[in-house]
Amino acid sequence: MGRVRIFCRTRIAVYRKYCLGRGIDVKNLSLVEVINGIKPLDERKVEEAAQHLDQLTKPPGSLGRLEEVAKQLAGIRGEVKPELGRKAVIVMAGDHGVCEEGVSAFPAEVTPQMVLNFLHGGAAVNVLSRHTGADVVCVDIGVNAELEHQSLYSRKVRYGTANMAKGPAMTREEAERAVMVGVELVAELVGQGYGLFATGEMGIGNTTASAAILAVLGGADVVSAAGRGTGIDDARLQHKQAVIRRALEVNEPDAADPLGVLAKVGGLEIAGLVGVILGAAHHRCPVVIDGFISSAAALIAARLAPLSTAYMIASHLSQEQGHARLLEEIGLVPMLRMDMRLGEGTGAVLAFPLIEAAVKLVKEMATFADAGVSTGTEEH
Ligand SMILES: O=C(O)c1ccc[n+]([C@@H]2O[C@H](COP(=O)([O-])O)[C@@H](O)[C@H]2O)c1
Ligand SMILES: Cc1cc2nc[nH]c2cc1C
Repeated sequence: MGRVRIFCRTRIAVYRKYCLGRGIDVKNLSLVEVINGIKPLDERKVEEAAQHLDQLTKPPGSLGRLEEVAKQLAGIRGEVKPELGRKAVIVMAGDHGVCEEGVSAFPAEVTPQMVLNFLHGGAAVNVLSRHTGADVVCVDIGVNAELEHQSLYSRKVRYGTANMAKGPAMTREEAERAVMVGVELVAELVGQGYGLFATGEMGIGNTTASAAILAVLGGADVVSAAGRGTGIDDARLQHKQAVIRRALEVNEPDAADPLGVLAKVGGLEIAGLVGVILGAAHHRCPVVIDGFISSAAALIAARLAPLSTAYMIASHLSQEQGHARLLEEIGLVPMLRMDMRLGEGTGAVLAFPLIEAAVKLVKEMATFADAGVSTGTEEH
């Protein structure tokens, strides 16, 4: 955790006293350091990038969202023409105790089976990552099975969550530990030259947890928050809604306490992604958000650290019901509409080439002056 420890000792001591005075668990301190280390975008560089874009040989604003992304990246990296570095999709895998309620179209065993598929390069996210030049970083943060592989990042916090319809999915301490797994992984990858991150996940049952998060933090009713996930029918969807209602009654999550919500009705892979997002923002790196589950993690990150939203790029609009509402809640607009609902980070890696294209345009386009093209502001 040395790398994220950015506060001087006196400031930590002052904060520790503040926490003790209010009965706040000081174990949170390192997460608090990460959160407090997230700074706003460099607005001067955003403005400089806007001015540069207006000098390029095109009508002002005509590259649309690509221009918005270029300005955002300038503000994130503090450079109008940034080098983004290596690209990684971090696929957090975890199991969900709530699967015993029958909320998914697939059995929980699919989670470890798909992890092996990721490690052997055969999943959709592997194909799309090869296609877009990204590396797949597969993390066992909470799979309910013994997994070993030389390419697997073994960071198991526990063997799956508990059934949230009967009690909390995990303890607050476990949730925080899982968040820190994501934070520390990003720090490690930044040290290896990675600078553009995508969120990915695998976890049978995790649309149930994500819908519960949306219901609590977004105030959405359960019927509009819960979708069909891997493809459940109408009867199972109604049952899933009832299970989510029960989980909310049993746990009484408090919207003012995002970490508590994560512990009570979240998931280990969702927590890991909260850490990936906060870690990326802390290191001033853009983080591309995938679908419904990744966006539930992004909403928690946004509530823990409002400044982190400036580092997020929403890749696509998932078909999962509730995704549009989740993105609205964070204030993000997705780049792509592909009718996808797979997860794994598949939509996010598809957005990588667009993000890189935005930087390339800023770096390589000729200005009106260079190319001798009329700006349209001269006398005709
Ligand atoms: O990312 C999405 O928008 C998305 C939407 C629906 C399903 N998924 C994936 O499907 C799994 C969860 O679905 P379920 O029905 O088991 O809750 C999990 O592994 C996710 O990666 C992902
Ligand atoms: C096969 C399969 C692959 C997945 N990838 C992400 N979620 C998934 C769910 C299933 C069922």
